[in-house]
Amino acid sequence: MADPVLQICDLAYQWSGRSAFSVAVADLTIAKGESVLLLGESGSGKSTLLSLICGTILPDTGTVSIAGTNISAMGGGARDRFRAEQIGVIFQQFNLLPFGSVADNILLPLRFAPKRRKRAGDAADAATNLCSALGLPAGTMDAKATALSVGQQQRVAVARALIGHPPLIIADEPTSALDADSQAAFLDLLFAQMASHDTSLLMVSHDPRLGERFDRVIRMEDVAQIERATA
Ligand SMILES: Nc1ncnc2c1ncn2[C@@H]1O[C@H](COP(=O)(O)OP(=O)(O)OP(=O)(O)O)[C@@H](O)[C@H]1O
Repeated sequence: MADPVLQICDLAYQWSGRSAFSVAVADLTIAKGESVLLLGESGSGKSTLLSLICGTILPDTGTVSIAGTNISAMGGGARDRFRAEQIGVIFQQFNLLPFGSVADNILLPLRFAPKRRKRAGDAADAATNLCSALGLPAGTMDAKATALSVGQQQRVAVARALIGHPPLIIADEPTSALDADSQAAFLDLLFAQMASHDTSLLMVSHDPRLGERFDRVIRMEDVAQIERATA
């Protein structure tokens, strides 16, 4: 069998500080092409887990492997480059560059990821094609990203995550600001784009109703042990 896109083994991590929070995940695997919804209450450590998967924070013990490579053993610079190559991230607040154009924002991850840039082919064409597939009006490429509506900014964030076909998309509550119809439309667009490249998705949400759209639903309390120690 091909390497899973994500494999977590015996992970433990603790935030330090006044209200120390720790999370432990014995085993979590996501297969190539699989879509997984991660549900959990506010404060249950979902964003912490996503940061560990992206390698923006490192586990105290255990390993996180992306496409067969243990990122926990990499140095910071190598880990940043590996993340840019392998993972497309959609943040809750989109995190678009405020002064950048739509094109600048979509092309951003390719700047740090030569293999991903190669996979994208002609990068400007790829960005334009993604915009049109995601329903952004022609001519928005030169607009300032933050001048767009929230729904349009969300599409820009999706295009930025998808460009160059990273094998794993990580999305942290990308639909929390949307009504039910817009949520469904958003997922339609995302899944349609992912299907053509066997892309895997790990998406965090509070909303169990989204579960039917995913191959698998996991709950934070089933995959992770968490502890809070207030000093
Ligand atoms: N940067 C940080 N520094 C110190 N502690 C942190 C930090 N980020 C998170 N924590 C701790 O981790 C706990 C879990 O936070 P986290 O954001 O991972 O939960 P969540 O499930 O994503 O919550 P929400 O659904 O509200 O976004 C927090 O209550 C806090 O104690």
